[in-house]
Amino acid sequence: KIIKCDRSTQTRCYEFLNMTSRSFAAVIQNLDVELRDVICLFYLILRGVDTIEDDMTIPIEKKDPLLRDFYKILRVEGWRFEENGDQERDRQLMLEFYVVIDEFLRLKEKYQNILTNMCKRVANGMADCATHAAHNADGLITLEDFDKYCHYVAGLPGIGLTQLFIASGLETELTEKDEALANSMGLFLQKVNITRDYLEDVSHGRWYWPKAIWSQYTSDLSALPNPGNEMAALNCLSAILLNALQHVTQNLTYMSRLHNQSVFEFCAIPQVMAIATLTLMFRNIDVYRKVVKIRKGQALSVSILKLRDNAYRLD
Ligand SMILES: O=C(O)CO[C@@H](C(=O)O)[C@@H](OCCCCCc1ccc2ccccc2c1)C(=O)NCCCCCc1ccc2ccccc2c1
Ligand SMILES: [Mg+2]
Ligand SMILES: [Mg+2]
Repeated sequence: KIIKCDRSTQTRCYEFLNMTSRSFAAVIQNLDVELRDVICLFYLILRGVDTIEDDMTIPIEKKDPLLRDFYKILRVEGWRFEENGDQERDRQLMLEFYVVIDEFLRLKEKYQNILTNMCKRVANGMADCATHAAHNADGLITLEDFDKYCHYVAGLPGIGLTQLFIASGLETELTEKDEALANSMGLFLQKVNITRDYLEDVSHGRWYWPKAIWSQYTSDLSALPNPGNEMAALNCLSAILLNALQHVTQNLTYMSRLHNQSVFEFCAIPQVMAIATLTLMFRNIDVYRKVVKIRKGQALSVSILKLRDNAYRLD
């Protein structure tokens, strides 16, 4: 059996990780060797699925089956996707997706099974919501719709990550019972993202803010940035941030169960960045004018990790 010793496809995967993720690249590369490759690939696979979900130039008749069958593509060597219309940043990843597939097929079987199962559940959930949104111009209506959508795109990745932490043997206090807490970890990050990306999403016809919240302040979600609506806009912003904030206590409980230093940092740093983003957005009208961002995610993660290393040196 010829063991392929050129690890160029692995190197290419980490180039894609750094190309497509500001906030996760540093904390994924900081993980213990047992988890680093599988979580890098988990990220790239779901980034691929999300690129299809986010692309508003793909008609729903094509998008729905493409999402639902995506998990099968993980075993189609050589597969690539060329039709990305409005997703510039992830375009190269899709053109060379066969690199992700090559590396996925080299993973231990227990990791392949977790990634395949999670990819299927996330993509099916996205397809369900995309089809519902295609027939409902107002997007998500109830608070339950909001939590269900965030469960599919971020809660399930959190549940999958928890399964990987357990399967790796690095986290023994976590159990499948902690699904609600793992779900909450993802919901918080996703809700802060959805709040921050208001203008970019609304300008692309993606309506993620739940009507149950915004309809108390305006009859049209896209009218909030209009002059004269400042008070309504700020009060609506406070209401949606309060909805996100409800997850923080559960997230502290989840993180209190972690014992591996690199897993803790992988979980805690995105949470800290999300709390900083939430604070920056609180009653900040700029949310309706641009995408408000804390210092570049990557730089922040790296500086926190450097702080840790220096702290060790001081001990
Ligand atoms: O297009 C964009 O740039 C943003 O897309 C957002 C969207 O389209 O809604 C949206 O796309 C979601 C679907 C695809 C990506 C899911 C993902 C994210 C981070 C990962 C980290 C490691 C491993 C796997 C990962 C998978 C997005 O990226 N939202 C950011 C929040 C996602 C949080 C998932 C997550 C990450 C780390 C966690 C750690 C611990 C517990 C739960 C966790 C849960
Ligand atoms: Mg998306
Ligand atoms: Mg996206």
